[in-house]
Amino acid sequence: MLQPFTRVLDLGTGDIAPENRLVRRRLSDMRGAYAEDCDGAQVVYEVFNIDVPETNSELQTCTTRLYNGKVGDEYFMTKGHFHEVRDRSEVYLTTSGYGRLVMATEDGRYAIEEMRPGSMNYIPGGWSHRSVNVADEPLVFFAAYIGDSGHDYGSIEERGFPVLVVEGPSGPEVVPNPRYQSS
Ligand SMILES: O=P(O)(O)OC[C@H]1O[C@](O)(CO)[C@@H](O)[C@@H]1O
Ligand SMILES: [Fe+2]
Repeated sequence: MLQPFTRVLDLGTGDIAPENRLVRRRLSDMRGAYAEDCDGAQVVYEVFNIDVPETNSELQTCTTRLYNGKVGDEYFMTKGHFHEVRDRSEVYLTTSGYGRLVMATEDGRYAIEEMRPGSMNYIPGGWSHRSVNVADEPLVFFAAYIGDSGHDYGSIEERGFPVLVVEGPSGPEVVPNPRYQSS
């Protein structure tokens, strides 16, 4: 049994104190995610994880700081994944910034939800998820998901998402992804 504990989240930056595990993804880690080639050391996003055992009796929690920027007309976004255990759900609470949460099922249905300070997005089991920063400031959100969920990135790397969020003449637009491979 774990000992109860408390961490303190900076709602503006996403930093968690005292300690946490950091995952940092750079443009060079995002190759293939965008229609245009991307490379280089620029940081796209950082995930601060609170480590607990990866079992179905614990909740994994983390914050994500997704920087603002674009590759071509596509906004900075997370890689996106299904949970390895497909029926595992997740919740997001946005604490700063503005974005879109893109979700999709394996049979090609998709849903887009808004992310803004205070929004709580529920990601049901079976839906892949990717966050997109549509503003000119970092998007910061807290996430909680079932401990044994795991991350399946391969399906998204192979097939993509059915839709993309791109910058249009009057702001963010959702467009079909020409590279999406339906099953
Ligand atoms: O795992 P990805 O797709 O790189 O993106 C990180 C996302 O995954 C999670 O860590 C857990 O699902 C989210 O909190 C975070 O936004
Ligand atoms: Fe997830």
